[in-house]
Amino acid sequence: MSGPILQLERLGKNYGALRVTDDVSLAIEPGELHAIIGPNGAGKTTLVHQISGLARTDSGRILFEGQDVTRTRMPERVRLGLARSFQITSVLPGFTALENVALAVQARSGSSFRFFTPASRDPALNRPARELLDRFGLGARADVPASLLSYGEKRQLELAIALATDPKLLILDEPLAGTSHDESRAVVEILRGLKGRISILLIEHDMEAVFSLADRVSVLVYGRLIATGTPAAIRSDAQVRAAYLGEEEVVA
Ligand SMILES: Nc1ncnc2c1ncn2[C@@H]1O[C@H](COP(=O)(O)OP(=O)(O)OP(=O)(O)O)[C@@H](O)[C@H]1O
Repeated sequence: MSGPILQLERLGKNYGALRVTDDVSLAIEPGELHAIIGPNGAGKTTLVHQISGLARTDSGRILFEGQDVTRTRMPERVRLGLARSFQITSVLPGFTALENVALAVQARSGSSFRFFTPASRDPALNRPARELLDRFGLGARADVPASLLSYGEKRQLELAIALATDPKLLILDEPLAGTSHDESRAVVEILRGLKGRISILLIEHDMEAVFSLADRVSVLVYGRLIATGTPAAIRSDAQVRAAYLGEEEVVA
């Protein structure tokens, strides 16, 4: 298809009297890695809640591959190819790493009635699940219960779970938060490997990662987008620098 994979048109959301996202318009191109940065409380998480369908949108429209999904329920958005990594909450602690990914592959294949057949023993689910774990450097940890994985390994597992749904657009909300230096480098390399193959919307506070990975960066401040551009353009944008003063180091 031609045209943006995701288009936000004047999106808005209020929590009571607070306007949390305000008139946000943005187009994400197929294969693009687009980062959204902004100070704490700027509305980044709320925006991805709106895009993924977790939060209702009060005004504006969300178009996914040209289709209006503003009122579409979250499972249907996932089926269309819009996946979101749900931080650790998507990891089932009582299941092994392999079972977690196999269950996500199973959900994609729509065979949820086979839930009680151990998904990790079904080769049709097991094989792609193992491939994903290998890709994420978790191959040797396949049979470890998710509850025993390190924090960083859980973050990697949650990415593998999101990718198991075979998304066209992957939304990541702070995938590096709480990871060690080595774990964070591993996740950055995984994201680099995905670049161009799927579209990625990345919310991240680690500016070094953002500026090394993103094709374009948007800056959200008090719910409004104040700038969108290449990393170089954003880095030298006076308004962006002013908005971040005392907040974060934009100069990566
Ligand atoms: N469910 C809610 N009810 C009321 N207010 C909320 C709710 N969720 C978020 N907010 C408020 O909306 C504003 C934006 O929050 P949000 O979490 O979207 O920001 P953020 O940019 O993701 O912040 P951070 O970088 O700290 O994660 C904040 O003032 C927050 O207190």
